[in-house]
Amino acid sequence: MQQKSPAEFFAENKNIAGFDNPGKCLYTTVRELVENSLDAAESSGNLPDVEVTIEEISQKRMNTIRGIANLERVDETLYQDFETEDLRKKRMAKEAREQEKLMKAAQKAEVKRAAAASKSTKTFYKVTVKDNGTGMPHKDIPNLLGRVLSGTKYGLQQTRGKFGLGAKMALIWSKMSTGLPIEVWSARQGQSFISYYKLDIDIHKNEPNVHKTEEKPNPDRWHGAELSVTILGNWQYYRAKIHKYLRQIAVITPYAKFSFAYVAEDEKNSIRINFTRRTDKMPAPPKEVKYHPASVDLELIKRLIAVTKCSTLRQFLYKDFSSISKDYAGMPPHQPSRFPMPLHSLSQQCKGLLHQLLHEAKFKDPDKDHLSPAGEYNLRLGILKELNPELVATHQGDARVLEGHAFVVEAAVSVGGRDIKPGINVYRFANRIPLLFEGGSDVITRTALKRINWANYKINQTSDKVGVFVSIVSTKIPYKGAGKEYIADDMDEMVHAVKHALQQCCLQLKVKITKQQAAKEQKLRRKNLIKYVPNAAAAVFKVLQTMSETPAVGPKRRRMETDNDILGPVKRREVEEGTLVQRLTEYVERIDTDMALEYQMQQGMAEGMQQPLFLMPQTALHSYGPPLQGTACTVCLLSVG
Ligand SMILES: Nc1ncnc2c1ncn2[C@@H]1O[C@H](COP(=O)(O)OP(=O)(O)OP(=O)(O)O)[C@@H](O)[C@H]1O
Repeated sequence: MQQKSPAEFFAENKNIAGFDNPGKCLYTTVRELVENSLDAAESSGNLPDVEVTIEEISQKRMNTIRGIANLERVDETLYQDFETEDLRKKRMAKEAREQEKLMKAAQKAEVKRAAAASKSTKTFYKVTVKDNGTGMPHKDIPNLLGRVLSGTKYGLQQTRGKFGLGAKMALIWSKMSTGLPIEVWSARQGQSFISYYKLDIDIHKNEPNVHKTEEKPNPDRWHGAELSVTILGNWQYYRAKIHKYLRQIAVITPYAKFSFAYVAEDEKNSIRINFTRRTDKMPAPPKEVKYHPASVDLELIKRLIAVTKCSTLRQFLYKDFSSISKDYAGMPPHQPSRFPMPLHSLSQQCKGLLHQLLHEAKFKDPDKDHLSPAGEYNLRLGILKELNPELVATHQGDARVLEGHAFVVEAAVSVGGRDIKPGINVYRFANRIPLLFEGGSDVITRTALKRINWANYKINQTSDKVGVFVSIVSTKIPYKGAGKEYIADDMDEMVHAVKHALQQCCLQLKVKITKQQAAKEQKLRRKNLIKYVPNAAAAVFKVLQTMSETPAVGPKRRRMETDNDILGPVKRREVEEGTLVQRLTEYVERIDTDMALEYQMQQGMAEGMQQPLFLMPQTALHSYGPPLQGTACTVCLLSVG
């Protein structure tokens, strides 16, 4: 018989945690470290300030770092990347043929060439993420970062991290691909020193292996953490994903500041991007809660009974669970004699019965006060900041419950904007983490593409640039897999919540789009009318002129001359063709202004129409005139009585 440690299991099945191939490993490492930084900063109430650096390290430099001699190849044919003269010629010819195509898709071509180049030489990356969060206690650092399935986020609380795995997976991958240890600098708030650790993980024993530790001076009282790990990666293939991830995390956390730097060996390939902070308004932090009866399984009940300080079943039920009142906890279930005192002497059968009862009895739903959604304000701000759309609508749904865990769905739908393709563009977030993979199986994507009839809301799902943003927060996100990549589409409650939130956004948009279309049509009508004014004026004037020059015959014509009195001025040349053009234009514009005003009034006075209006006289003495003139109205203060 053999036994495996958790570290060994995850090292062998690293794809479970999102570490599929070198490129994805680079992406997931950045993601795990950034999410730890955000959790740490938010939990201490600091507006997050996160610096991400990816430094490219060539195979040659890596060999020097690892102290491996850079060997000269004596026989090239023994190497995988060896190319015979024939093969080289064929490749060159093919590349020439593709050159034209490549020119068109410049970016793709660069990726292809770079990928081809990187086939022969591996590229390594030093990923460093620094934050201004809580830091970690000096003595806990080895266990937190060097022991798989250890962490501080196992409680029942909404956090980005959950499994106690992410940072360790980065360390396992660095151990597997480069053999280099992780370096950590960390300081708690007010700590006089900075903890420094260089450590790796003993995969077989699932234990930290500390190479070096030090307490360095901290004169500036810096607090936070900086983690640096060197891994094999593939920037060319995954740079777009990393950029997309950072952009989306900036959307959902507009109160955070992200600085990103890619330091290439060749300086001209280096990149620096800053995602600035747009608001100081951080959502209230999530709170830890007690278990809801519907969320516990038999094993959890046994564990809770083993650690509870309560001595009776009644106390245990109302103190250690949410949604069970003192009175309710005292109600006799089936036969009270089956639940003897004290609590710790409950038999296995009684525990089984208790489990059954907790799932069968009616309890009120958990509330949502402990959750921390991004908030419609932050969501809207993030979208405006990153996409600058023409229209955006947001909605936050009521709390719903899934297997005893409350969850809240927030959604936003935008139309138009920069850097967004025509069609439905789905942006998914879970506990404020962007989800970029497995979109096809995800509840959000499937709902947006299959369950919303966009045409009902005057949105064209193929030609309009539609942004669909859905953010789900919960104490337990039903991810599929430890890689936290998607939420399955098989839970009705979740499907309904997502659909409802999107529909609410669409309804808001429909009103805006209808008004926008009406305004557009009106503008077009005015344009057309103005276009025909000269011709119409010329034609009418010609008729009037002819009429004015011929003698008045018949009662109708005589009435015209007396009632309208138009032919006289035409005859006396007081009214010319130009006069008609001017009057007709004025008329079209006046009608247009009247309609525009009506439109603005319906819109609730758009910004351009607003004028400050003071109803308090500015002096101590009341004065009642002159009237205040606005574009849309005149206000006059009157003395009454
Ligand atoms: N930047 C940081 N600042 C403070 N503490 C940190 C930081 N990074 C990691 N930690 C601590 O290390 C623990 C382990 O982190 P790790 O990424 O392995 O797992 P996790 O974040 O708890 O869960 P998950 O695997 O779901 O991401 C965290 O629970 C946290 O306590």
